[in-house]
Amino acid sequence: MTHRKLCAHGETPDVLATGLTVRLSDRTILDRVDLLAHGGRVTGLLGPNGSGKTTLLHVLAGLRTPDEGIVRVGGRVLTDLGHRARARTVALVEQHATTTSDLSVRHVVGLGRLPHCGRFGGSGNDPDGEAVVARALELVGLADLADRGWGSLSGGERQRAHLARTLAQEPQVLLLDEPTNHLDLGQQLRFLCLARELGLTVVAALHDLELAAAYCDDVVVLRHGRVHADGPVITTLDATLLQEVYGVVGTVSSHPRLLRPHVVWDGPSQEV
Ligand SMILES: Nc1ncnc2c1ncn2[C@@H]1O[C@H](COP(=O)(O)OP(=O)(O)OP(=O)(O)O)[C@@H](O)[C@H]1O
Repeated sequence: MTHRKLCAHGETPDVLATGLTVRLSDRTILDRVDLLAHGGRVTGLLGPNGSGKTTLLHVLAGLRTPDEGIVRVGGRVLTDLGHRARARTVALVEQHATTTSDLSVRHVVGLGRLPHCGRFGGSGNDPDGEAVVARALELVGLADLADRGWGSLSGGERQRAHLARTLAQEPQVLLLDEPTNHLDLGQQLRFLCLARELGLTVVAALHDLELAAAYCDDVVVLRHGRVHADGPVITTLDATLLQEVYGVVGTVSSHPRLLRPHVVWDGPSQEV
């Protein structure tokens, strides 16, 4: 079974958000945000702490209704989709995903199949379910731990299991909120390689600019809830952006072997 068979339904739709505004407790958290995530590409969502990345991902996932604006996936308005259709279209791996249970890892990953099961949760309509779950566990390197209790997993193993559950959901659009938290360097690189290879439309909030430079095709940079910059990572990530958005002095050159942007920081600047 290929990655695409596992995760996509043959389409890699664009995600187009226009004029998204979210207000919370009299504060404007997102301010007329426009975002285009091209089908089949990885779009990095960058920006400092509190700039609105998680809020934006929640709107793109349909978990939060914006005060203004609209999200379209492959031309369809996200909020017009029913819960199950939406879950087969868009899936989010949360930043602090928690699962408190004594279920086995395989069972937790199997929860990703719910949108494909019968109306009342029966697996009768999901003959591929078992194989898809097994393949998802294999893709994230957790096949050996499938029968372990969830509570026995390390933080990094749980993060990968959450990805497996999301892959088992077979969405067309994968939203990742700081997906490399808890992962060691090797697992970070494998995780982002896998996200690219899936061929899905991926939007990933990332703090690590080196990882963003290496694995994203495009970036959208938020600052104070507004889009500060967007475009291909190769032309968007530069020293001016480091200064303006992060208050960091640094240089962005071309990586000698990867031919991708290479970020080297000197330290915080005097002005933020
Ligand atoms: N319920 C709420 N009421 C008021 N403000 C909120 C609420 N939830 C979030 N915020 C604020 O919205 C802003 C954006 O939060 P969000 O989590 O989207 O940012 P972020 O870019 O993901 O941050 P980080 O990089 O630290 O994870 C923050 O200033 C946060 O304090």
